[in-house]
Amino acid sequence: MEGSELELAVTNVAHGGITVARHEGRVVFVSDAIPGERVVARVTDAGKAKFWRADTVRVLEASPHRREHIWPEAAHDRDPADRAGGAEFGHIDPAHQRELKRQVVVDALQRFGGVERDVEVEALPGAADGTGWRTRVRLHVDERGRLGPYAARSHRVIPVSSLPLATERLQKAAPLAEEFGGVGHVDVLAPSVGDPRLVVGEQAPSVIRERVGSREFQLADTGFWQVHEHAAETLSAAVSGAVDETLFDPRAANLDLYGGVGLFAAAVGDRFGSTVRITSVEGDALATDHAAENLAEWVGANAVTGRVERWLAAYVRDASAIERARLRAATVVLDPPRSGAGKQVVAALGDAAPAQIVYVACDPVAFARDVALLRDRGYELDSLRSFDLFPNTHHVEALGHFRRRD
Ligand SMILES: C[S@@+](CC[C@H](N)C(=O)[O-])C[C@H]1O[C@@H](n2cnc3c(N)ncnc32)[C@H](O)[C@@H]1O
Repeated sequence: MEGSELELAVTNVAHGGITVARHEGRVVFVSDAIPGERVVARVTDAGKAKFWRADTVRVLEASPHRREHIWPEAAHDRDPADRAGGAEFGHIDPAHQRELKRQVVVDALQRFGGVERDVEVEALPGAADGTGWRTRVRLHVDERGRLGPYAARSHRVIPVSSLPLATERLQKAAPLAEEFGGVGHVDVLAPSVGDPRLVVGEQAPSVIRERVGSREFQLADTGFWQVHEHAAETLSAAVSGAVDETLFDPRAANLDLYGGVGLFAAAVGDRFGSTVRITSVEGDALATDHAAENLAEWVGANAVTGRVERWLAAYVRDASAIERARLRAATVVLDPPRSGAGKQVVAALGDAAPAQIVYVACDPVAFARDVALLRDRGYELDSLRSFDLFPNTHHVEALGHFRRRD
């Protein structure tokens, strides 16, 4: 069947930026379509019994939410193998993108988290068409040295002449017409402080600065930072706003897990003042060094390097009675990578039993699984927000506040 074209009625959206149709009873995951459309799609993977994959090649009945793709180099009039990846919702009007993301979050929470909860996916400041927000882009190098993103679900480099999701400063700095032999990738960065820069291949890290409100953070140009130009300020405000002050104890063993360079520890410190005690735990030692500098003004703040799953289990296991009481009174912020916190970390959190948890999640399914694990360990999801941190892509951020059932 691979390579054959099917006429399909697309019914709904699935996690991962794809839509769902059926062909002779079998589920087909279709890219570049919108629920409600009839499309002709080319089968790319018929190897699995339960579902196939297909790419839209013609739209027979278009959704009223379809618009011209914001990135011509990713549009469905190109051969699927030649479409730039990374803007898989670029053919959908922005309000409807957020509606589809809402459905994905609500559905994941219901199916994997066991909770019925509606949520609004909040837009960030910026252009109405969802372009011009990326402050970081990784471009891969093809066999001729040309730069471009990968095609969707592939490691095939698609040389491009434009990067519409990037900020204007980044677009100007991106050396799309140059050739880069001998390296695998080039990162283009446009930090909020200082000039844009390139990080070529495995180049040694240098220090850059990012401003969030009136605060500046130092970090490595090779390290993690929130990608949308308004993400750091939006999430900082959301995290600090989510903390329930009636449950907050500045002297407790407060934690910022997967803390990066201390963004959320600083947000909590900014809200609750100079006496706040908080520990940022991060796997990348260089990021921890920067976190220690960024958090220097809080005498009770510190930054440690460790894998959260191991560090937290050991911390809880070895805690004295006084430390256990401080953990029980604590507020824990966590912002894990896409795979979520998972069983081990949630088990250690359950043993620590902090008063409240603020969970920042970039994958709704991993988040929903952790919601179920946290519920088993005595935590209820009592508020939920969601943010469109990655317009024109399928990615969506969720932020949940949990309190301990006593
Ligand atoms: C989504 S980022 C969040 C960083 C920070 N909260 C921020 O907003 O800037 C996740 C961070 O977790 C770190 N990380 C990933 N897996 C980890 C693990 N198992 N233990 C500790 N840190 C980890 C990464 O290095 C990265 O800095």
